[in-house]
Amino acid sequence: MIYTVTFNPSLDYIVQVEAFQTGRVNRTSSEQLLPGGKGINVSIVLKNLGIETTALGFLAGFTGKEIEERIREYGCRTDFTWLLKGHSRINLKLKSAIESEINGQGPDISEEALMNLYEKLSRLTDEDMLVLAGSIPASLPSSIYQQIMSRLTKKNLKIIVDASGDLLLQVLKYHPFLIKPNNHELSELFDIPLTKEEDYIACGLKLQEKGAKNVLISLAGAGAILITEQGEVIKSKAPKGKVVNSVGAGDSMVAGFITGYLETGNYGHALKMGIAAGSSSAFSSQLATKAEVTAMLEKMENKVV
Ligand SMILES: Nc1ncnc2c1ncn2[C@@H]1O[C@H](COP(=O)(O)OP(=O)(O)O)[C@@H](O)[C@H]1O
Ligand SMILES: O=P(O)(O)OC[C@H]1O[C@](O)(COP(=O)(O)O)[C@@H](O)[C@@H]1O
Repeated sequence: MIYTVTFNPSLDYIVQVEAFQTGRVNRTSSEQLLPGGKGINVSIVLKNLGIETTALGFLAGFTGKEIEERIREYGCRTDFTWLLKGHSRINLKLKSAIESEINGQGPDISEEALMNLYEKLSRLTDEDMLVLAGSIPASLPSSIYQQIMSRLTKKNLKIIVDASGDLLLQVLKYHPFLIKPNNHELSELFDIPLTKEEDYIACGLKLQEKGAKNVLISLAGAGAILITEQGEVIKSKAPKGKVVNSVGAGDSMVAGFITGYLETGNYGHALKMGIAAGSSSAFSSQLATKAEVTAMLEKMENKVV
């Protein structure tokens, strides 16, 4: 079974404003409310691609209820820990000439709730896969993913971490199976502006030296670079298309990569599936469906994109 953990789920409120102006009353031309948070998106896309997961993490309040109901509508299994205070966040995604996001901090997670998650994770076995994805509420230390991984070191399960900053750096010594920084996160990690392919690869290799097995660097419309545990560097361009909503493209890429890897064990195929799922989500108002990913993969293989 694949387990995803989302410490900070959200309701994503995605609004389109034709010509957004700061300091003015702006009106939307469309609005959408979707369940969000990185692990949750990974669970939804995996379900769309035919793979069962259990979504773990923390939910609170009326927004938490709405998030869980909406995830279940996708057919995903959930086993969230409920917080007694506060409410899950609402993240604002503003689409105008450019896309801007305002992501909330999220509710406080009590010690008791954390223990409840640890207890669920202690039941994982070597055959399971764990996805730790997204930010954590401000009240928790950035060592939290590291703490989870240190508790699981004796087990041989594959762990995927999609996080930024210290949260990511601290887990590397526990040898995550896959990390997926995007180009901006990579620049932030090394505190230098990165623009060239060779610089991305050099930084990816440094993360691998620190312990990550596979490093997948996503470059939005420019595709992605995978550095495999065998030291192979595989690049893939992204297909061209009209971006409708790129929120969740990275999470879709992680889900596509897992699917491709589980299907064949081949990293080249996993990367292609990751790109196909990421780009399908970017070109659609919803997260990628199986039909969209299959069609995208076919186009990529026939080089018609
Ligand atoms: N503008 C785009 N055009 C085509 N594909 C895209 C675009 N934006 C994202 N994608 C696809 O989604 C993947 C992940 O996107 P990216 O924006 O890098 O991740 P994140 O959402 O984590 O920042 C890319 O590698 C690509 O396959
Ligand atoms: O936990 P964070 O880093 O605040 O990110 C949460 C946001 O990221 C998303 O999971 C989308 O992530 P990606 O665009 O990176 O795939 C949204 O659904 C959510 O609002």
